[in-house]
Amino acid sequence: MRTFFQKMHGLGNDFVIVDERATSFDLTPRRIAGLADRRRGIGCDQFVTLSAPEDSKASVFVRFFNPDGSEAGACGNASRCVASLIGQELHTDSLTFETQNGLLEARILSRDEMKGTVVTVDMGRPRTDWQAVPLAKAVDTLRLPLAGEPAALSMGNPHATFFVTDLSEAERGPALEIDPLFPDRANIGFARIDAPDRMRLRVWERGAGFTLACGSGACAAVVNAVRRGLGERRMTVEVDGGEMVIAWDADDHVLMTGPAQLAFEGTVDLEAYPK
Ligand SMILES: N[C@H](CCC[C@H](N)C(=O)O)C(=O)O
Repeated sequence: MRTFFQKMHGLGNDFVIVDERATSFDLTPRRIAGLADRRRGIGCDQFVTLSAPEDSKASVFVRFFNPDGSEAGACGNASRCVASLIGQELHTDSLTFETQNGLLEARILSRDEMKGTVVTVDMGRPRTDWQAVPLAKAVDTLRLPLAGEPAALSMGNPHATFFVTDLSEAERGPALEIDPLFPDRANIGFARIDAPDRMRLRVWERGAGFTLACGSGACAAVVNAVRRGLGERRMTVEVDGGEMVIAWDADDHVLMTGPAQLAFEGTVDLEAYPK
């Protein structure tokens, strides 16, 4: 039996989205890893499932899985893609969806055939107490030349941001992802501050590796930049795949604005992927 999927991306951070609201599929971590494989499967940075919400305020419950089969509590770029899909389905520009990290509000700002949809997602409040991580220790271990004190927080998923002048330091990402400092591993952002309202960011994602963009990573990097006195509360974040705007508002919510695009649709025989 073939299952319909939609292939979308946010600034090149790409997703396979499967709708389980009518039929739930037996998506084990191994099967998800097979489907996310860029050679043997469809290929994606994160595999996304839609299911019926538990909270009546939400239109849909969304889950995000890395290509290694692990689940992520947040995924900013995929959240914009889901908002675009569900907004189109419900003929609305404002919607709420449920994630493992709680309810997220989204607003569709514009729809364009070529450029795709521009969406603002309220990614909620950063948990800066997530990990009183002695990051300086990691820094010493790795002798990372820094342009500012690093910082860690959770956007519903763990992020550590290292402020550097040379983005080639991102090659330290794999070692830092699994550093014992992070009991659940972590997404590792390397940020170069180019102006008080602008940064260049590369993220080594937990369970996925380097991606062309990381929405929750951009949110974490801006909040961490503000915490370290390196940036303003509203910054343009340039990533390999393009730009998004992050604003940490007065209510302590982090608003992320950027594009969401549909690449293609297709069908797949899920049973062909071992459980
Ligand atoms: N690409 C996603 C982040 C995925 C996070 C995942 N790698 C984790 O294990 O937390 C984003 O746009 O926010």
